[in-house]
Amino acid sequence: MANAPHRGGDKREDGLALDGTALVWRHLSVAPAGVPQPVLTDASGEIPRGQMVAVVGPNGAGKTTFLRALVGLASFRGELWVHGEPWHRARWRIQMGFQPPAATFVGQTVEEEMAIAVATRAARTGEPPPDRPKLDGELRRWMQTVGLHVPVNRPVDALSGGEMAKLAVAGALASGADILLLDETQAELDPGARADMRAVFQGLARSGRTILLVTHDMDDVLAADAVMVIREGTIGKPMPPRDFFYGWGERVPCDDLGFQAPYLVQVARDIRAATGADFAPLSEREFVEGWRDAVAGAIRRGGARRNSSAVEHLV
Ligand SMILES: Nc1ncnc2c1ncn2[C@@H]1O[C@H](COP(=O)(O)OP(=O)(O)OP(=O)(O)O)[C@@H](O)[C@H]1O
Repeated sequence: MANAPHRGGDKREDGLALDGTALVWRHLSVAPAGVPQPVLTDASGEIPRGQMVAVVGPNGAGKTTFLRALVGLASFRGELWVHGEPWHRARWRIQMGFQPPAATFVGQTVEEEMAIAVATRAARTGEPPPDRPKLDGELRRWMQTVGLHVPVNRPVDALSGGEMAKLAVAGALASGADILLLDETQAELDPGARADMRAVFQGLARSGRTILLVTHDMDDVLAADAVMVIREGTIGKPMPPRDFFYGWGERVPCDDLGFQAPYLVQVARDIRAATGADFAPLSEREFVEGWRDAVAGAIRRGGARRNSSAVEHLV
């Protein structure tokens, strides 16, 4: 990595602004461990703090390799900054979740697992290890943050898949990480547990953490603040999910990649085509409000008469 002198908050001579960013990379080339040929070449981009970013792309595009580079498990060339600091100084702020989470647990029980995470943080920061009441309080706080409601003495291998996923995130937070990388860690969960985890990630993003979620699940993309497409050796600029699902002109990134849009988006596209309205909802609430406006607008413009069968069908 290039060794440019820098302190967080500065703006460099080349105009690179690091304020408010969780990750910045410039001219990054990444190769999996032991592989001479890079999978990603000369990539530049950034991710602001406090966002949940869905990372999507075809199989073998380099999503995992990119995430592994961020935690030092794949070699890279180029510049990488973490919260405005050179990567080698601030890499501890990044933690990657693996699948299955159970494979990475060290403790026997929930309590042990969390205590180890807290001890790891204390060792790194030099803070004194918390006494028993403090540890209990912290443990409860992290479990509350991720919505993990189980007795603390439960063995980790007795947890459900959803509970394990939550414990892995709670442990990462307790260890001091505030940039979480999740590589299809939700793939094995049932729809309810996935929805739960999505809500956890959204909550963490709102509280200033940054989440990179590699996923093939379009409902994750719908819930994200931004979508980053990795394909053909390149990392795309993060885009709003609205652009990903509704596109610009003829091109719709979701369709280009061969993903099936969520049902809500499919129906909204039909309404858009039938009414000509600028109708691009990402949630049920936006759908209901936008649908009302779209149909009312179409009726006002007489579009409903021209497209009467389509609108009647939608109504
Ligand atoms: N250890 C390795 N040795 C050789 N090639 C590797 C290694 N790890 C990854 N690759 C190759 O690098 C490319 C990118 O792999 P990567 O796992 O990053 O893709 P991905 O986008 O995460 O794919 P998927 O969606 O299938 O998980 C693939 O062609 C893969 O075969």
